[in-house]
Amino acid sequence: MSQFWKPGTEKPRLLDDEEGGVLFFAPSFSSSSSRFGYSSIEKQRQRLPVYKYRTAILYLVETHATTIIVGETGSGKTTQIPQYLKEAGWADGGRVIACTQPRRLAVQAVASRVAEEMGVKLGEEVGYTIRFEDVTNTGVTMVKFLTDGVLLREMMDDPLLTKYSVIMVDEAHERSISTDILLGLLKKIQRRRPELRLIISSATIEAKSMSQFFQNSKKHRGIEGEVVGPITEPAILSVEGRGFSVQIHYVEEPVSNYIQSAVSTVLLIHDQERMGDILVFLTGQDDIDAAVKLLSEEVQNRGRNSSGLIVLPLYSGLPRAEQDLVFTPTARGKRKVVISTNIAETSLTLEGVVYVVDSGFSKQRFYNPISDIENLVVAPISKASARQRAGRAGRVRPGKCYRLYTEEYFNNEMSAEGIPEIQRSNLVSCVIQLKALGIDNILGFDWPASPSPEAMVRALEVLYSLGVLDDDAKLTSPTGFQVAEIPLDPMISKMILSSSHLGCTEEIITIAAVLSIQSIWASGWGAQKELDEAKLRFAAAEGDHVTFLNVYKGFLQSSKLSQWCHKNYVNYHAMKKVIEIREQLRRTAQRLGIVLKSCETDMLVVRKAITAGFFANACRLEAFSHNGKYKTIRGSQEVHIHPSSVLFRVNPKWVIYYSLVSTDRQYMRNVISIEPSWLREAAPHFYHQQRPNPMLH
Ligand SMILES: Nc1ncnc2c1ncn2[C@@H]1O[C@H](COP(=O)(O)OP(=O)(O)OP(=O)(O)O)[C@@H](O)[C@H]1O
Repeated sequence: MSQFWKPGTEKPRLLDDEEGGVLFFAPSFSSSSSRFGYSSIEKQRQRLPVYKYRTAILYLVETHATTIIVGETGSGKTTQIPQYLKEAGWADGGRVIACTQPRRLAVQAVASRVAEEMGVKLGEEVGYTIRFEDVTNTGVTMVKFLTDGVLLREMMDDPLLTKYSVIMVDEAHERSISTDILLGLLKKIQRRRPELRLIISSATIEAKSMSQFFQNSKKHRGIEGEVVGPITEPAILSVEGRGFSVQIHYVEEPVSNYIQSAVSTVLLIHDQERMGDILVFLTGQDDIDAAVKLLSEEVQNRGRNSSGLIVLPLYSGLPRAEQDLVFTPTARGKRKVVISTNIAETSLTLEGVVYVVDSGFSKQRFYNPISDIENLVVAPISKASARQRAGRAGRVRPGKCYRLYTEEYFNNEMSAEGIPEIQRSNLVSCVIQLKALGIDNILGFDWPASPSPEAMVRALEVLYSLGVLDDDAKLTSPTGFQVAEIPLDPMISKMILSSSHLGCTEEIITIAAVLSIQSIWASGWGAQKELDEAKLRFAAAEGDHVTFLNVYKGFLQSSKLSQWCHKNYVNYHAMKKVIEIREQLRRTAQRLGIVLKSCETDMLVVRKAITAGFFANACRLEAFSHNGKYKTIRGSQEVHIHPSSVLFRVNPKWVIYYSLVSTDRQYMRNVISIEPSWLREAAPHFYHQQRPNPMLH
């Protein structure tokens, strides 16, 4: 049984819970840790479902090399298990307990929570490391939270991860590329380090297949061939119970516009439900900016009635300070509405959240190794994701989740789990990482889910052409090692390295920072004409990358004012993030000994540096094409310049794009014009020697 409502029309009728009845677990506390002292936190900890399993968990970890723990969202896996391990002595003698997360935001939030629960300063006994940020203290930190990507990077210096006694791979159901590589490597490390313990945890993981993956681990033998060390067969533990009930509501009819429906649902909740914050899941920056604007307008139109709403966006392209706002306690009489991408989907506890609105979509990467094209597309989420999203409510009090899809759709059409990222991505970054870790036989690597051999071969080809791999498919020196050292997409890393030779590093790191966020334009404001006019003020004939440099210059000249951004339809938050990322890239470049130089106004070298990294994305305008039809040089795929590009309708003959989006057509986003001769200069193997490309002549 379930609950139905039509967004924007009537009050949701309460029926029953989606997953077999309304679920309750000792819901007698709702105190906030910030308002109560240490003993209160201790009591909260003991009320979590996982507490009853403390002894069992410690026993299984002691006796088994791998323990798989499945437990409802909010049952206490992430915050409690590392503490139990520490209390049991797993961090004694200078050893460290690691807990990985797929997302940076979760790493920071969970580490601060655990530090608070343990009554210690963050960065001392409890710390965290994410890309570009290390808040740990060597020799002092006992419990460390980190992204799985960072743990992989640590393996470059310490291949057996010797300082860790236990590694907990949390939210393993997400199956990001880094998680999959990590699982494969940890399985290898286990054979060399019988004393290492692994915990694989999630609310929605398929425990049996994960167990099968770790089953193959060889038994450890003593000198006389006797079996020694822990049991190599993985243990599976199911933690029963959850924090508080979460009532699930479905729409009666499929919705046609999920942004509009999400906004109506928020207003409906605000009008009809008791106080409590709302967390809305949409897909990306554009959607979120549009929803924030729509909601703010509705609030204004309604006058006093909705004046208690505080609307906050949440996505990775927001600066840190803005992201942190979602964690601040909501003032009395106010209601916070956080509109987020799936960065808030796992591990996070936003204390005030009582209501979740789930659009049923997220942005996902899809790669076709035959055409060599990777798209970021808005696609339906899986049941596992839907459960994680619902699980952001019901953490400190009962909650409700409003799904903007029908129950029938959830039951019969939604896939149980998503496709692992490794099977739907371009593998260039993955291959270089494995190479840097000394894994030469990549095709023979023990993957939890095998990537396609075509995608592997494509990635090897690109890396070879980037000059990162040599004829024996080993990392070249110094280029290959330097590219592997920079924690970015290898194409961006190569662009930065080339800019050093071309004398335009300052400009290229600005471009790299802008490319790493979704958009610097205020495109969600619904004022397309004004935005287009504003763009013209910065537009460079060379293309979007040079236009970004003009915007960045303008922002600096305005003394980084938000009013300037507003006037010019530039997203102020995004620009602050660009400054943040740029600073990180500067530090990385300096660490690698790259001289930071500016080419001032010489944009030719800037375009050449971009070509050196992104030559694989070159396209040529079809002869006599009146509708701007391009063909990719590699796969002869038909593509068009995206209307958001300053080169839309300009249609230079030769271009390079940064990414593709697929709607009614394949659109190139962030495009720069180039000369074809630069392609042969930058990548002779790719375009010339290996297979002469008639399109280049
Ligand atoms: N910042 C916080 N403020 C208040 N309570 C918190 C906070 N973080 C965690 N909690 C409490 O601890 C509980 C357990 O959180 P934890 O993240 O350990 O659960 P989990 O089982 O790992 O959940 P998930 O699978 O969703 O990550 C939450 O349900 C909540 O009651």
